[in-house]
Amino acid sequence: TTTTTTTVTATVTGAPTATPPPLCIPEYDCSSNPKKPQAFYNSFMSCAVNAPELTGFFPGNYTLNLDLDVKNTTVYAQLWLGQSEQFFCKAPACTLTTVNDNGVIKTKWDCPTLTCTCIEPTVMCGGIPGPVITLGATINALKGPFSLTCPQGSNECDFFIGDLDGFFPTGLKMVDCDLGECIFPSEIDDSISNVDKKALSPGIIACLAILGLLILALIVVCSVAKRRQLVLSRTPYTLNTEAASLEFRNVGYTLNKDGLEILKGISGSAPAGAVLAVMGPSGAGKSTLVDILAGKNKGGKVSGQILLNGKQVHLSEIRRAVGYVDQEDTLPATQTVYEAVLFSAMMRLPEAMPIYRVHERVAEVIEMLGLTHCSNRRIGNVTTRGISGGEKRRVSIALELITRPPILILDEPTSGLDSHSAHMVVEQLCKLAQSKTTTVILTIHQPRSDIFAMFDHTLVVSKGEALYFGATNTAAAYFNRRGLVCPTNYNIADYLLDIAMDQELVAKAKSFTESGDEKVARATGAQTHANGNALARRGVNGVNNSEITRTSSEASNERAYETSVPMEEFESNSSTASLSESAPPGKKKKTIYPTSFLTQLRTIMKRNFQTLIRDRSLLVLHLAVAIVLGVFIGGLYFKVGMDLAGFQNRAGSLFFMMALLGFSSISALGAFTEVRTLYIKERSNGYYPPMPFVISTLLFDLIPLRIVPSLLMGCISYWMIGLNSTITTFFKFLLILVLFNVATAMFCLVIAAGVRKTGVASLASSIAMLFMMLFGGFLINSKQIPKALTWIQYLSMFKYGFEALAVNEIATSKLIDNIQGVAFNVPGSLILQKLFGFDLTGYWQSMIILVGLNVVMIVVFWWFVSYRLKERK
Ligand SMILES: Nc1ncnc2c1ncn2[C@@H]1O[C@H](COP(=O)(O)OP(=O)(O)OP(=O)(O)O)[C@@H](O)[C@H]1O
Repeated sequence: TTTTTTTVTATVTGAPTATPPPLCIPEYDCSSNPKKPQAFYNSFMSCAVNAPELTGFFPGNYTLNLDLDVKNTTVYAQLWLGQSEQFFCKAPACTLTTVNDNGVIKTKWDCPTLTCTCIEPTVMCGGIPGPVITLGATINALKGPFSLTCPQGSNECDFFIGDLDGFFPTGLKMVDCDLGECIFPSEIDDSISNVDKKALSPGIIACLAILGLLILALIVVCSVAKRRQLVLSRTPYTLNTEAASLEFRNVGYTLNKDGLEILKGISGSAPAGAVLAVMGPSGAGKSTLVDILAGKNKGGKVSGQILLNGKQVHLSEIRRAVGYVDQEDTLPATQTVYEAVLFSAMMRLPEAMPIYRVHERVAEVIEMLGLTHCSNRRIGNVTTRGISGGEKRRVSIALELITRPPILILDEPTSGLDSHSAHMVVEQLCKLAQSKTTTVILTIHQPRSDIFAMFDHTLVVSKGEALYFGATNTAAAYFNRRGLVCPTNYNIADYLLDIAMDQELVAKAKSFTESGDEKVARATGAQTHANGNALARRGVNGVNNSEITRTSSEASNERAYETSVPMEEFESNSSTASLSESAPPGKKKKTIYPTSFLTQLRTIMKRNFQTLIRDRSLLVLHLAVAIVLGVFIGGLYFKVGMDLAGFQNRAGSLFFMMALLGFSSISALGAFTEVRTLYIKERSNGYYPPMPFVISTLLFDLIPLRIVPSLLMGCISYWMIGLNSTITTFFKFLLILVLFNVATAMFCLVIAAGVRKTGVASLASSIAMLFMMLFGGFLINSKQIPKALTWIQYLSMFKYGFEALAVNEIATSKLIDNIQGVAFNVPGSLILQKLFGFDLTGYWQSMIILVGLNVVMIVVFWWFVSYRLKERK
């Protein structure tokens, strides 16, 4: 603006107050900024005129007063001789320039025209006392041009009138100039803020550039993802048709914290297409063993070897080959059984599989596990009753069965099931194994004898040690030989458990030395038993022996089975290879997901949307609270004025809105904690990587629960309170409200992802929120905070939110009040600076910081979800 170019050169000492008469009205403050003399609106100048040509004719002291009107680019002048004004002039349409005259910077006013009026009767205009000459006609006839040149750093200027160049060829010298401008301090602030508002600072330009780059990156990522989806959807696929064998040698597990040995060198194997049951009393170490076999992350020290199809491979390969059903059911409460299984299918079946085939497979698995009757029922949880515990167990199995993994490991698949359902589930698992597509390893507590008879192999674990590993049908004979005879009509499975629980019997069994013939008998018995079981199962299925086609892989699996070594030999074959992730055998395989990123994102978003709609309490509460409180705040602060109380209410209403939104963000903690366990389980089972989960979680938390409610509250209360009615101010207000609410929600999400304990997380976020509020600029003046604590305010999202809202609302308004006869006319900008300690440029600065904080917190949230939220058993 023109104001910046009016840097004048004279020392700023305020407007003249002696002769000639003062130009300042006393209650006005005069601008005096010696560092940067600047005319804002009207600058007044008073100089002595050094013109010997004039004093020769009209002796006396000349004073030239100039009014430099920056806004209208007009110069007004008065020439005084002693105490008497001689004439006055007006020079409109001037141009203001700064010139460099041999290194001296000069401010120059050039005015093309000039009109002057001589005041009669005066000395110069033919008045008293009788002059030698009169200049009245000449002065009245002046046309211009007119120019005024003031070098910087000097209190002298040159004054030149075109028509008088005959009289004063070098112009008139103005000396001892005083310069000042009489304005309200508020006008200075407004003027400054106007200048800053219009300028696009480098910071803003950089942010806009970053935003542009982000959008560009997003477009690139989306198109790459779309391409990948297309490629995957056209890739020919085959579902697994071959079971894999799993052999484990000397598996040990020791807790880190107290060195407790949970597993003591357990060995065994599950040949391809066989069913291995791990049995033992509670606390024997069954779950620990199957966790290790499934390649799960364990907190303690794992030792031993696992061979997949006879080969030592990296744990990541084992994880890929294994489908794992945990002991605890972690299921999406709001989904129906069908939807939950479909979710697993959509995530884990090949992208290229036609959707109708996916649905067929889902229906097939649901039927296989006897879930058809409840397939459209919601799963539920402790607060909302859904399907029964047994049904949940079967849904958990269905989620893994859907992919037909080469190896299926199940931890207590029959717990919570009645004997009929348990029989049915085990029978289905045996059928699966028999079809040679899946090897089944399961832990089981106390199977019924008919269920026990269906297992090919049994591993009995007692206090972390293998008591028996071999064919199921030779178990009774094995213990018979050790003098542990199963009573007649007694369930052998129960008897095995009785032995495993009684340490005397365990010692007795261990003291017996097995002969070489017996070892072979146990191994070969295992083979015949396997065949026998298969036959029994075929009888169940009604499938003819001849119908089973033996593939070459099956034959080789069987060979592997024949050469499987008995327990003692396994133990002597001890290996030093560690099963820990730090020194894994084989090469780590990158996790390859069968579906593309876009399909994963779409599937998770669909489930999140259904959850949001079905479990509406949180959504409804947020929206209702936003509307009700919006009306409440609007009513409480209805139509605030511009007086002192009005200003207090303005600031108060803004801060209260922020406090409400900030504290309502704590709900993000609970909401995320609920989905966290499900995410950890699904990620561990290879459903999807962290990124689609992060995106979907953020979208479904931030948009409906943070952005929409803050917009609602803002729209309602803004107009009711009667805040600044310009439309840009309103949208800027909404923008900050949304950014602030997103930032506080992100803060809570980061805490929820980083702190595992819900109690600690909610305490930490509440206290942090309170502190951020305290340092938000409303409860304590930011310039008055003790020095040692000033840094805290920069961590406060409340500070940035409130500063931006306050600057947006108050900077351009004026406090007008009258207290006991004392008139107040204080600009908002001054209140912001003095009352809150805020910068006038605070809006964009705070907005950019809020955007930056949000970006940082999103990255931290993603990092926590990717690297901290991992299954650790
Ligand atoms: N991280 C751990 N911290 C403390 N103890 C542990 C840990 N992991 C396993 N244990 C202990 O190891 C033993 C074996 O646990 P595990 O869960 O494997 O038993 P289990 O045979 O599966 O029992 P159940 O049939 O009751 O599930 C238990 O005594 C258990 O308390």
